[in-house]
Amino acid sequence: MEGKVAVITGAAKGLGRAFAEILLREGVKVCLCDINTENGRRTEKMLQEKYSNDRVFFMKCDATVDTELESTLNHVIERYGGIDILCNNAGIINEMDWKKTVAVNLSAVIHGTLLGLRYMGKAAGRPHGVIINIASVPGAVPMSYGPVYTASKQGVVGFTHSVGFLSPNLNDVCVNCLCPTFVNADILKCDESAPDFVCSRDAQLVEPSRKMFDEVGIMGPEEVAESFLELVMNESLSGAGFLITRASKSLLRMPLELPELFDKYSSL
Ligand SMILES: NC(=O)C1=CN([C@@H]2O[C@H](COP(=O)(O)OP(=O)(O)OC[C@H]3O[C@@H](n4cnc5c(N)ncnc54)[C@H](O)[C@@H]3O)[C@@H](O)[C@H]2O)C=CC1
Ligand SMILES: CCCCC/C=C\C=C\C(=O)C/C=C\C/C=C\CCCC(=O)O
Repeated sequence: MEGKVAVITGAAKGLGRAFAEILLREGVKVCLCDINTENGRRTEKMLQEKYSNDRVFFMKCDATVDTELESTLNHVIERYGGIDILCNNAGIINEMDWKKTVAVNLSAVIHGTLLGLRYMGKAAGRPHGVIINIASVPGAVPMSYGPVYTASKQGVVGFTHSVGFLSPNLNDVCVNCLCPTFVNADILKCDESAPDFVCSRDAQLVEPSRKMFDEVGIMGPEEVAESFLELVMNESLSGAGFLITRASKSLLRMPLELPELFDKYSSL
């Protein structure tokens, strides 16, 4: 991993910051992208003090703005010579502004992946590349208090499974996704005063789910980061999704209800 270059969207805090930190620990150079400059600069300072100024930097980037994402990747290539790891992590839960939720959680992930396939691996004259898209458990099961969030994450899982089948042969880039259960991050607050963290306000739907926190448990971002690192280092898997719970990590096969069909056609 020493000397590799990574770009992580939504890296100013939460899971994205934990992914950045574990890669830095392994000797990777990291570009932290986020829409939030204040948090981004704070995280940049903290990580530069720990790992050195030239191995990590922040770039303000709204992942939903096509030109910003593309110019960010170009900037990283100019600065570090290429990109080896791309994590499309930025995500929100906002059931009211559903178009924004789809834009951040799904469209930006699709665009990021397509750019990654162009700027990484064979297409860019680079060695093997890795793209990790961050989905969630609702990528595989319905989440009643967040139908739009669920749709966006199922889109990420379906897109990743599809694009990841061919990408290793075509581009020498593996594309996989992670589906963690609850992680201790601001997104869980569902705080009405923070417009981007709004889930369904229907108490009948939300309250039972709060009880689920106790049953399912809430992981620390650094626990998920360990699984993230494993997947980054795995050069044989592509088009896969990993379900990550506190107790275990398992491969998520799609389409869930048609495993035989999946086996028959997955090599096409
Ligand atoms: N926290 C949880 O329980 C779980 C979170 N996830 C997913 O993990 C990913 C990271 O979320 P968390 O760290 O939990 O949330 P978080 O709210 O702590 O961090 C999300 C980051 O994304 C940034 N962001 C939002 N919109 C952006 C945009 N348009 N462009 C660039 N950056 C943007 C925010 O400024 C923030 O820094 C999301 O995709 C989320 O859906 C998945 C499973 C569970
Ligand atoms: C009660 C308020 C919940 C707020 C949740 C906010 C964000 C959640 C983000 C996630 O990505 C959720 C991650 C895992 C969900 C785990 C299980 C879902 C089961 C669906 C259900 O029965 O509701």
